[in-house]
Amino acid sequence: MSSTSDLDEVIHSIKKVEGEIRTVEASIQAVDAELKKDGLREKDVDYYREKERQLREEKNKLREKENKLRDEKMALQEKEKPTDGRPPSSETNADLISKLESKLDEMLIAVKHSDRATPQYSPAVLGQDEMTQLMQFKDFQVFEGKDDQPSILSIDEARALARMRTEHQVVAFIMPYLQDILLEEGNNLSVYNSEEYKWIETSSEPSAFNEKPDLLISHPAFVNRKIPFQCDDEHLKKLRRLNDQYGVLAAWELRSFIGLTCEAKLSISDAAFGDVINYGSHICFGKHAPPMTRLMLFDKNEFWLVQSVKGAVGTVVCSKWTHGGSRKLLKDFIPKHWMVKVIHQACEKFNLAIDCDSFLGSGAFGYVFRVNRLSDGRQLALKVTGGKEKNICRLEVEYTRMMKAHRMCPGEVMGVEENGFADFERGAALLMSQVGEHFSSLSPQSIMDSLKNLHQNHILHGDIRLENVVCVDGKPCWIDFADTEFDFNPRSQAAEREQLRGLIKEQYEYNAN
Ligand SMILES: Nc1ncnc2c1ncn2[C@@H]1O[C@H](COP(=O)(O)OP(=O)(O)OP(=O)(O)O)[C@@H](O)[C@H]1O
Repeated sequence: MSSTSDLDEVIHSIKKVEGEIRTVEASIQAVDAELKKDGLREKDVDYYREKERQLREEKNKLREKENKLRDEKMALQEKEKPTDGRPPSSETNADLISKLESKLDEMLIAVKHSDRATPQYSPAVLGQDEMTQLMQFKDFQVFEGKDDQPSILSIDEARALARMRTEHQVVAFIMPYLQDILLEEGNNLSVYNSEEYKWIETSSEPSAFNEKPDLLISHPAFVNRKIPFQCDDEHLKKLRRLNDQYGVLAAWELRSFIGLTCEAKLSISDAAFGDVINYGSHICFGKHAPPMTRLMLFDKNEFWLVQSVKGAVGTVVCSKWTHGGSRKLLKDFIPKHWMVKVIHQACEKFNLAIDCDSFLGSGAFGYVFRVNRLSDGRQLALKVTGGKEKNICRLEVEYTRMMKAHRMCPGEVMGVEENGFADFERGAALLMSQVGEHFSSLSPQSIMDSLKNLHQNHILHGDIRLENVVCVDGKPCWIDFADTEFDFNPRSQAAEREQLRGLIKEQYEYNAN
């Protein structure tokens, strides 16, 4: 390929990006116009604001991409000039183009995953800087120990830990002690080994940053199970127990409910601290991010309890494994999320069991899990909400509307179990009768026909999105009835059908009738 055609390519890419920027600008204007309309519901205002924020973020990313392309264009134009006797650059045009393409790919991924953080510095620099700050502001606390209280490890156990030769061995050694503390706490959390599995999401792929925390402490509902990774180390094989669990966070949107994210080292270093800081800043970044998360860094001698607030380190408390009171110190540090409590109470109330690999999906206010009813062994879907009073009220409204809609049109509407709603101190739960599969298993026309059936039965769904249809026994079944109406203007149905037609066209490139 000649460098002129390389230049043409770059110019073409610039034009394409300019077009994309114009499209995003038009979308921003459209969202602004929606926001100015009267009578918007609070939910709609929140939705449009978030949409506008995302679009502006996307526009900034595209501008960056445009600037990079312009730099490339200048570089190519420079190359075309006579070399006045100097040797030409050793980079071929193909090299340049492939570099450019991979840069573009990276940027596109960054745009697509704009709710992921990209760390700016190497973990060692980050760790060292943060440590200086912590020392200056006295936010690094050394736990003195309380002789009359239990420690995590006895002196003999600590000696055994000191004999570990690899990080894998340190992790395997410490797992049962942590699990024991969690059992004592009785909050259904477990410890999962995630040493060999990536679950921290970053903005660049592949990332130069550690994305595999060694341990995840979590409720099983938020975890997808993994099989134990292969190992040739005979000592490690002996340290492993049959009931050790391996797993990763089931979905990035569940990161608000992580118990602890843990990193193990043979000996704690600046770089190790930097890794932990990076985990915290990723977890606390973007949409669905919690403002705060808790992490643990440990080695053969001690453990650090790190509180990360909005991605920056708040405080660090450091303790020896053998210090009296270390057990309580760690136990008290594990957060008590409303979601864990509500799932636990819902399972007790409805006689349910919930294990790993059960997360089905989430929306603006609910999280849905596959559960097993112990009395009859049936699989059901449990939707859980909480945090705010208005979420609890919304779920109760959904329960009554879903029941009514199901009575009117059982073939198209997800069923709800009798007395299948319960509210608790910090949240509420709704028990649905079936677990559906993703809508992609359905034919697009069947989804359209199913909406028409709802309409013929005098139901206006109120939130038409493909994510609100699941596949049950090969047929469409609608969920999420919080905005459903039974008394409405007939034109609203036509509008819903039109909306669904548009979504089907976008998703399947199919004209539904
Ligand atoms: N019975 C079910 N079977 C299988 N998956 C389900 C079921 N109910 C819900 N889901 C999954 O959970 C996701 C969230 O559920 P739902 O739409 O009810 O939540 P929401 O918070 O009300 O969403 P919205 O943002 O529309 O208000 C769905 O998109 C779907 O993937």
